[in-house]
Amino acid sequence: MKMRGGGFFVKPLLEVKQLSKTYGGHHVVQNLNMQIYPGDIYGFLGPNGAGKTTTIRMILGLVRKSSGEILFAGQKMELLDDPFAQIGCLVESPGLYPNLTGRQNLVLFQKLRKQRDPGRIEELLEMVDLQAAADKKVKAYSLGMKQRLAIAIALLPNPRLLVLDEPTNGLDPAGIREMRSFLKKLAARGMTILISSHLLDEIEKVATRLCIIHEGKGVIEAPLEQLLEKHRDLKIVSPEPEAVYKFVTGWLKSRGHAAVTRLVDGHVLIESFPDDSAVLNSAAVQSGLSISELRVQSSRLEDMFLTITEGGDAHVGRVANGSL
Ligand SMILES: Nc1ncnc2c1ncn2[C@@H]1O[C@H](COP(=O)(O)OP(=O)(O)OP(=O)(O)O)[C@@H](O)[C@H]1O
Repeated sequence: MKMRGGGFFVKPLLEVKQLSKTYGGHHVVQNLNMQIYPGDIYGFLGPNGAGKTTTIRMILGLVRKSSGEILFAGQKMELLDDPFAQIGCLVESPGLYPNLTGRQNLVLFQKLRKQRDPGRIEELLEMVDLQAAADKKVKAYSLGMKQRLAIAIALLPNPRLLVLDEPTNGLDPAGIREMRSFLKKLAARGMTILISSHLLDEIEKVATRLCIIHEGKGVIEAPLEQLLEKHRDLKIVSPEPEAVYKFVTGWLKSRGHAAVTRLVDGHVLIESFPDDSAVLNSAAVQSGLSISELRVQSSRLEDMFLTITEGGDAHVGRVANGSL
């Protein structure tokens, strides 16, 4: 549970506890924990083969878990009456009818759910930005449009959670941008979204919370803002870098910080800067130092992820201990 602004506790909409999957003695997912809160765009990140699809399939009940628990709104997933009414998903390439239009596809899938609600279809077409193309045959759609139509179909029963497994795979940069803005729009309307990807960059731009999985194990699970905050370096450019370096080291120490400060290419870099850069700036200027630029850089999250995806196991251990 976590505290929200007003001081009340919010329970996760989806909670994965110590989830494991073994195939023939091989641990594909091991003791994984995830907490997805209402309104989150939850980024589930990991390199190819890390265990993302297996985890998602276990969440959806498409693959039997070896052990652990999956709770949806506090209830065991296996006890839910109609999981696909609560959780919309796009897990494989969508099974659309290419010779029907987008609207006709939606009508058909609505009928399969024994429903008839033309208003809902219009609402969904608008939500996924397909109004203008609604009467075009699906075979003329771009991959991104097909993905969005498949998402509209998944949203037909008005689920509380939308699960997307690598939805941008195969999309061109414009398609990726469209998908991103579409996900933000959905989240703004109150949808909770779980999205998997092997690209940090893609997730970093939309996610509110992040889980990184590597070789089946959860390496990190936290709000994105908290991770970025933790990995924010401060770069200080000055005509007198040695003097600034000396000042900064003393200033950090006097304020009780153990941050690492380095002189790199003629500027000063403070790793995981733990304080207020404006306060540091004014203290330096008051000490008679000249500062020409102070810039916060949050590239270490990317460094960390790249190290993980490139197989830097030592680094993974460091992340797991929360000491990044
Ligand atoms: N049915 C299965 N039988 C045996 N091994 C499997 C099975 N399904 C998946 N695996 C193995 O589990 C590991 C994780 O696969 P998974 O597809 O979950 O990873 P992923 O993170 O989704 O990667 P990708 O993005 O490449 O799909 C891989 O080593 C894969 O070979």
